[in-house]
Amino acid sequence: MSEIDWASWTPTEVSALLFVVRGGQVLLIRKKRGLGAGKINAPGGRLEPGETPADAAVRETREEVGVVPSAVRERGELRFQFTDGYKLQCFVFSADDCEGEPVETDEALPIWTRLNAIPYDEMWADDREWLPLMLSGRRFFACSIFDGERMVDLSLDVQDPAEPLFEHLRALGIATETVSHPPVFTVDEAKQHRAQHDGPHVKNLFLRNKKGAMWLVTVHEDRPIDLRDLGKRLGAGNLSFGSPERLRTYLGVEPGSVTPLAILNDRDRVVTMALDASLFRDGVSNIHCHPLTNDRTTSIGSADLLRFVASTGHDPVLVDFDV
Ligand SMILES: COc1nc(N)nc2c1ncn2[C@H]1C[C@H](O)[C@@H](COP(=O)(O)OP(=O)(O)OP(=O)(O)O)O1
Repeated sequence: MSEIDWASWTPTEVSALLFVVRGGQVLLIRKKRGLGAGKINAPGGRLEPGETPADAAVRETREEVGVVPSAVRERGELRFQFTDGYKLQCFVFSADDCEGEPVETDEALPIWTRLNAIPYDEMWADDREWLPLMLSGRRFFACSIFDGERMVDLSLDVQDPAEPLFEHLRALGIATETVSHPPVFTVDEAKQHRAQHDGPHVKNLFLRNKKGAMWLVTVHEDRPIDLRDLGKRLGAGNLSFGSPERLRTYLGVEPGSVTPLAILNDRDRVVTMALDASLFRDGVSNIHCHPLTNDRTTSIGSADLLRFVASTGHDPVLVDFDV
């Protein structure tokens, strides 16, 4: 069974799962019937004749918990081979938002779950392998073998969005050090998984004003930020947070993974970079930030960070918040 040729594998049925991820939470369900009844999963199910996986993901979410997902994107593919011969292919989607409030139905009980409290013990065993990767912005392809509810094998192929970044840094001769940790979505969570203490860690905001101008703002993680004051300092007017879709389009990262290093992805130079001047004062040698995914932290020299930013064609604004 572990000799399966996954390249020529054809499924008995095709299905879809959809994770609405909004405001640091993900919409999960306690499944009441069907395959995996009793487990926690995302809304989803098998395709109806003529349906695409994306159509099925949206329909199942509406049927199971009564909400209509928006900004739906495909994130990965799962293949399940069961030892009784059943083969299920599953396309995994995420959505940035949904219309309506989730309601309990005959099929499922909706559960908004904090991203750092996903109950993997109550889910299918494959989920803990790929879901954290999806939430940190990586595309995945997982093939697993199940004997009933027991997972007996899993192979996982993952794309690393940070690879072009590390390649760029290497080409500049910039040495960095990176440590891995569980995905973190807030400064407090990041502090719990901290391994590097030789310099400031940063927090990053992706902001826009009413005219659509955009800023990537990087400050010391402990600096309180007042958007009204920041708007005045930057001459930007009223600032608000850029949407997840805008963040992906212009900086190529997921919410929670914003970093000064994402400026590399702003190839058209439409985002203005603003940096906390205190990060570049004498005595600060290293800065710590995510390498485009929030399951790692990279240490980079502060002078190297400025050199990196310059290499992307950006001219950052240094903001002295202490005056
Ligand atoms: C085996 O491991 C699995 N892991 C995960 N994460 N998800 C799984 C696994 N096996 C099945 N699923 C998911 C994939 C599909 O979205 C659903 C299938 O559920 P169901 O059998 O209930 O499909 P429906 O079409 O909704 O069926 P009914 O309309 O008859 O309820 O499970």
